[in-house]
Amino acid sequence: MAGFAELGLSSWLVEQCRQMGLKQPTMVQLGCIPAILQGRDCLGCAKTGSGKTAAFVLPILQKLSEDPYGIFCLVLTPTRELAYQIAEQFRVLGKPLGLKDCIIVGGMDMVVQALELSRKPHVVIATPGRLADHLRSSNTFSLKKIRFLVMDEADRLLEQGCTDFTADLETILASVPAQRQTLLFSATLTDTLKELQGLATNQPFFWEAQAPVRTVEQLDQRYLLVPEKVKDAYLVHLVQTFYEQLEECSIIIFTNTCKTCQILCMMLRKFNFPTVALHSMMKQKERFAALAKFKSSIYRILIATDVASRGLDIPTVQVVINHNTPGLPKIYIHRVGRTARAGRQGQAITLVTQYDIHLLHSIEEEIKKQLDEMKVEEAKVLSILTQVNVVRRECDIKLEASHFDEKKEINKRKQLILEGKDPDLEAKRKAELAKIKQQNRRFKEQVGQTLKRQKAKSTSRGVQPQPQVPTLAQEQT
Ligand SMILES: Nc1ncnc2c1ncn2[C@@H]1O[C@H](COP(=O)(O)OP(=O)(O)OP(=O)(O)O)[C@@H](O)[C@H]1O
Repeated sequence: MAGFAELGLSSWLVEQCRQMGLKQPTMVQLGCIPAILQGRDCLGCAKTGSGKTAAFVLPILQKLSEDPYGIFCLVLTPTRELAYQIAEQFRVLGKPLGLKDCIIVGGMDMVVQALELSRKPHVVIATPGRLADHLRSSNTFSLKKIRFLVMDEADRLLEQGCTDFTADLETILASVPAQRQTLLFSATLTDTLKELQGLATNQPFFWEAQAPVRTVEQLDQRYLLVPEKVKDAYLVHLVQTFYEQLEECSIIIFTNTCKTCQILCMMLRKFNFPTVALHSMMKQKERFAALAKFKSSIYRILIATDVASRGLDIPTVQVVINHNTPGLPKIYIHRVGRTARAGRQGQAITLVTQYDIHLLHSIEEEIKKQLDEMKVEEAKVLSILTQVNVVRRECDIKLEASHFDEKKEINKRKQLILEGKDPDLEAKRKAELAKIKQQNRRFKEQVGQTLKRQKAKSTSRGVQPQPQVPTLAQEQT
């Protein structure tokens, strides 16, 4: 198998890889580095933990060393923590170059960031919202000469999830030159491939790992059927079991809302598990502090929302527990990908209630693998059930008393005002958008049902179906 030198990387970079413990290139690095060095755009789709970051950092550093200037490269990524992680890889691998990088993320001082940007760093690593704010409000820096635009977790940047980056991306794309190399990476690129192809037009090179299953082989994936009402007792039981069994290991628990995340963190602490929370309602400093404590294994349990589901690379994580079954298979893929990284072993357990069976099926269909059922000793769960319920109720009351929900609203309004937006107008706009989305959803459902009915009719008559699709105009009237 080719080594890093055979991929066309300079000897100083090969040495950097060696010092970092990267002995052989991974498949995605083998596939993408030569094409990027040739000057081509690249769309790289490979499993979680397969080394996609170094697949773009290494060739960019090589090109930067040949023609060093600032700002040479812009990396966009959906979360703040991920921006710091990517910057770290640039820093370590680019040390001999005296690389200057700059991290532009929300929740940090804008003036300090503006100053750093004006000093022309070689690489800017940013979340779209804050970078777009800088572009709109300041003329002390320019992205007009960048050679590389990287979008890490590119599908997340383009999809319209709870954080919609569309407007910010428009601002950013209008500020970068058309003549550039565009590199797009994710473990789940294919969902937004069409949109992505519109961004990468310079002899684009699409590299996808060929594998029958979309999650990594070393990952032991199970589901645990639990009645909704006693879910928390099962969670405490699982944490207890893993915490005792695996002395050196860390556990990430994913939940669906900031509030549940906060409550479960309080609850696990009451049971004396060293737990930290990570969600978007925490102040940025608290978020960094929580992650630092978890990374250094001071706290071995992290309970997080999907703000931590993508990209985070923490080698000690051996277990991922999904407290809720993810509504989208790709969220599942990223969540469970926080363990079993870089060839290591890992376990993922998803709690599935009576209401989530269909979600489990769509996950299995998407990853092309059936999850094994996990069995636990029911008697042990029963023995802690009352205690868990009492503690949970206490935590609910405590959080209610701290006005958590109101704080959420106030924070949202503050953030919008800081962004120069009118919170009331924004609320109106959101409501209209939700209405349109709902109409579109209903329309799609109608189409699906019509097609199904026609298919059923025609198969019973033995003829080909002729789709009669209702028009959008019909639906909207
Ligand atoms: N060639 C290599 N040999 C050994 N380890 C490597 C190699 N390349 C990268 N790694 C390590 O593998 C781990 C995962 O890499 P990385 O974070 O880039 O994964 P990823 O593919 O971006 O995952 P995700 O989709 O979850 O973001 C890191 O700790 C990294 O240092």
